[in-house]
Amino acid sequence: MTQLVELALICPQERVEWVSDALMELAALSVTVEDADADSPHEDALFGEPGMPVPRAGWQRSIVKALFEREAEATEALTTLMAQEFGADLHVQALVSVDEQDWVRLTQSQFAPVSITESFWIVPSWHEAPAQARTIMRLDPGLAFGTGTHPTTRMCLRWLARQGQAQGGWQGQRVLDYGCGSGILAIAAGLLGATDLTGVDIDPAAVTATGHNAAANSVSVQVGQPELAQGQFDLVLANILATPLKLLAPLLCAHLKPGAPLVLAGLLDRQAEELQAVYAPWLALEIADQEEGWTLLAGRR
Ligand SMILES: C[S@@+](CC[C@H](N)C(=O)[O-])C[C@H]1O[C@@H](n2cnc3c(N)ncnc32)[C@H](O)[C@@H]1O
Repeated sequence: MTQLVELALICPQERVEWVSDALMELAALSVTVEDADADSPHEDALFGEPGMPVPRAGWQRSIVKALFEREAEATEALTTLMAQEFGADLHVQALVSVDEQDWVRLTQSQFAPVSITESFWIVPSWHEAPAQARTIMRLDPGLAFGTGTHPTTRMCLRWLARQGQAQGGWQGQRVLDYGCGSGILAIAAGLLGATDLTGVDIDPAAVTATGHNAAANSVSVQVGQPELAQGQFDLVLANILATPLKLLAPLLCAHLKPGAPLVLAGLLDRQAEELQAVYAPWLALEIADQEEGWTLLAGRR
């Protein structure tokens, strides 16, 4: 097996981005950043809200690990970094030979099939579908939010599957996925029977991803910027964040046919009451599901 050289530096938060960029400039093949206090009482968990970046680029103390092809490159990079004015803030944790790994396989192994209901599964393309899966969405992690692993997405998918079962499927229904990300909700509605699907997002990367993912599942989704959504729908799903959901209230409600359900996610449990009040002029939103601090609201126009 090929050997590479790993340089591991303990680095304060304010230097992480600079040091990572510099290592890449100094011939590193890859750079990863980990919490230097992981698995200790000082572990510093960093979480971003869905669709938002994490609040900062590094932990209080990070380990920046760089892989080099040759030891000479690693030592040269180290010498260059130590010669900087902040060199004294960096501490070498290791400079060691490591076996080259199959990074693609390693990354892929971190994404397993996700069960939405007993029979509805999200399955990465490199995995076999589980035997009990009857409805299967093929989806690989990409640049856009929505792989089925986040509670907000999972709750929307569960709602779609359960509601579909209760009403005998989504056949003939016109569905709008507002803030579509990877397109996961629109595609799910399609796999569960709906044929008239629209997905909109302000992020061009999400629009591209939705197109790819829909095609990979042989589902036809009209996808584009928010202006693409025209007229009224039998179902509107929006998994965004509490603040945009508040601003979008008149627009989302105007897209509902009389009696059509609106499903909102991306809000924390403590934000549910405020959202219910904002939407009250149009419809009564009820708590439909809750998971890991996130609430799903649903109501009919
Ligand atoms: C949390 S992700 C949800 C993705 C996917 N629908 C899901 O359930 O996993 C929110 C998405 O909404 C998009 N978004 C944020 N604000 C928006 C707005 N005002 N109009 C349309 N899309 C928006 C973001 O770009 C992002 O792709």
